[in-house]
Amino acid sequence: MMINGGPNPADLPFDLSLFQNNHSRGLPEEFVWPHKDLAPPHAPVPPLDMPLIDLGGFLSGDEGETSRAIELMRAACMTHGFFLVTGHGVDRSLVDMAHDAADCIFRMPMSRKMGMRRKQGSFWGYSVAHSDRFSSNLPWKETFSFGFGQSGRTEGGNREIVDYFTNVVGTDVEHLGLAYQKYCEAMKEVGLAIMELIAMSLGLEKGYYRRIFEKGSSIMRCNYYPPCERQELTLGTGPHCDPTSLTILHQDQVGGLQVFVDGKWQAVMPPRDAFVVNVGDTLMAMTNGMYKSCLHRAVVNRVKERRSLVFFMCPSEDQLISPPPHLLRLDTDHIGRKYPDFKWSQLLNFTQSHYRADVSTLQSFIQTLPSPPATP
Ligand SMILES: C=C1C[C@]23C[C@H]1CC[C@H]2[C@]1(C)CCC[C@@](C)(C(=O)O)[C@H]1[C@@H]3C(=O)O
Ligand SMILES: O=C(O)CCC(=O)C(=O)O
Ligand SMILES: [Fe+2]
Repeated sequence: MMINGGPNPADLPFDLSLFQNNHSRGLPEEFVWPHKDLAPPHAPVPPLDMPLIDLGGFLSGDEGETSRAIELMRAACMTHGFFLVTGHGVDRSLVDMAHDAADCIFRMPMSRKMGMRRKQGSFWGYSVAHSDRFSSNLPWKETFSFGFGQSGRTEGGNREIVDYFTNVVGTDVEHLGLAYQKYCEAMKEVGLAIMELIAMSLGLEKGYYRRIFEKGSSIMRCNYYPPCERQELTLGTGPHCDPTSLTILHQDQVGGLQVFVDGKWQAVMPPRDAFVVNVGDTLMAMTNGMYKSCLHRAVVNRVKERRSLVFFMCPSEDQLISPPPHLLRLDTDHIGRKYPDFKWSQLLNFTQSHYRADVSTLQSFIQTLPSPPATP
């Protein structure tokens, strides 16, 4: 259920640490998810068959390696939209710095975190369990989110994240802002390289998607999942498809990300230096449904805390989401349009205003769009 008009009645956040290891308190009912969404307690969760794609060959101009990467990407995107990338050129130290920066944020006293909480209608800021937005099926997590590329410019020298940190979190954490400024610049580079491979894998000109996402404005989110004694009753992130375009995720070594493929939940194992990449609803619409945005969720651990860093690559808000004509034609056969045109801002606002992202966000959103005029 969604809360209209502001924070929960007591205006007090849930302090997850008070519940995580305390049998006597039990799990607050707001965090108990319906049976259908939970992991069947004894069912094995097999690892998802997803390719490990080395971007190194493509980035250094090796044609054979590039063709191989394209093939693997195409196969993964047509089945479930999840793959792993290595050889991306992002330093391990930068990834560690971004995880450490998230630790600094989440370890701050609750009073300080509440001072930077996400305001109604905004995407940016800190949230505990989204309890200001929803009153049931609360996710067992804390999140901290901010934007990247709001002005359409992200080249070196841009300080939008640094400024956000110093203005909203405090002048003492400029270094954390700098870490994320660098991390997001690196994620954008990786994302644009993947967009080139995706375009080529669809037989489009290499720069087709790159041009769209170069001027995009993305969302960075840090997730902290505390341990939960009653982990079998709750979820860290509920089942959803990302409404965004391309997600580049780095998780620690605990594991918990799962994807629903072939009628069962399957685990995404966390290799140390790989990023997990997945197609979101918007890219699915931009490929006329050829590339799949797939249901996934994050389960929590009974004893270990877990962290993930998620870069949601998005186009600019006014970008019209429409597939290239090339994808509507296979030789002489015409393929029907799977989705009507929409602007990214419309879908983004839909997820934030009167809706909670769930198993069929894109379909539910499309039903809110006016039907196109009938063709004579
Ligand atoms: C546009 C977005 C909405 C969410 C953050 C980004 C991309 C994924 C969405 C989300 C993670 C899907 C699951 C539910 C959600 C509420 C969450 O658990 O965080 C979603 C995000 C959100 O609305 O904050
Ligand atoms: O933390 C994770 O592994 C998954 C998070 C996720 O799916 C999301 O934030 O969209
Ligand atoms: Fe997701």
